[in-house]
Amino acid sequence: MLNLANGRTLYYGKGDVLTYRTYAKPLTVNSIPESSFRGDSNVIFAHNLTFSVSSEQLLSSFTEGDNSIVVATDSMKNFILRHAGQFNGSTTEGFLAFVSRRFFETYAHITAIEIRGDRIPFQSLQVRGEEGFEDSGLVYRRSHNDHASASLVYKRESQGTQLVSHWCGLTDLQLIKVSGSSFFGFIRDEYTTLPDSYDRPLFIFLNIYWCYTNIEDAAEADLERYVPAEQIRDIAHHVFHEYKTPSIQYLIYQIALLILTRFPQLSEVRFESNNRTWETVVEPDPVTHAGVFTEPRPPFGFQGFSLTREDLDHNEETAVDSNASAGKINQP
Ligand SMILES: O=c1[nH]c(=O)c2[nH]c(=O)[nH]c2[nH]1
Repeated sequence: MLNLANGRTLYYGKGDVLTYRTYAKPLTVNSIPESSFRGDSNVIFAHNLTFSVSSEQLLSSFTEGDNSIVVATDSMKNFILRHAGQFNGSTTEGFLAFVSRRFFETYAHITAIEIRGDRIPFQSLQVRGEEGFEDSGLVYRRSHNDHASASLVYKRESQGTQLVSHWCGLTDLQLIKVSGSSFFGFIRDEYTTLPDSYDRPLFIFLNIYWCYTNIEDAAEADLERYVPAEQIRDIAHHVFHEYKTPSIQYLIYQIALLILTRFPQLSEVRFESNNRTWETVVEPDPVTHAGVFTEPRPPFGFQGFSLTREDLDHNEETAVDSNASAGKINQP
């Protein structure tokens, strides 16, 4: 949300600007041990953008109906779409930065911009080729799974425009671990009806957000230091796989530790999680493990947690590797 210098909220803009750019520059990233993700062809570089602007000078458009310096939100939409064609980079963050920079250059009275982009994922499909199956390169499948996102806030200052805040994210990740999660030992009193569970089918919804220490790394793609959402996703499922977790709280802490360990360029990681543990209908058979489950009923529990690099530095002894050798409460 954009504010003026006196703290007054004043902004306007356009949401749901669907931008389907084809054949953007391919992305190549460094590898990490938990992920096979090495980049993206960016044949489809698609985003849903929300763009808003602010300026002291726009006050009269609210108080007097003076539209003389109002850029119509319809024009903002056109601006974003046209500039998508000129973008030479390969990341969501870079695209948001490019559009913002061009908008400031074009409209001198705009003093602040907030821009958010949600990547719309399209998955490559395989077709029969001369030497077996190969990526079609032409036909893609729209995915409604988790997706990358980013948000940048710029302010025009005397020395030029500055990126003043940012976050990058992976939203709507939904993971199920069919066995190897427990929840017991919590307060048991006259309000408690939940039985102890020593092996529950843990289904979680997760949003993960991260920030870079050097704010410029978030926007101006130095790809050596770029953190792709796909690698964050892969770290999350690796930790989930490896650890026998006593709670979602503990699980997201372990994911946070590994993310900050793998990516020293990040200053903070933040989680929002939601508990969707499947309801057991037929207990798993001790021999075949076959069980039957259904959707849980509302209301649903949730957790929020952030970990900064400072927290990590103050807490070296809990770092992931030492934790692993300490026997991961989890190891199956
Ligand atoms: O991982 C969990 N954490 C909780 O705090 C909680 N509370 C609850 O009822 N189930 C769970 N699961």
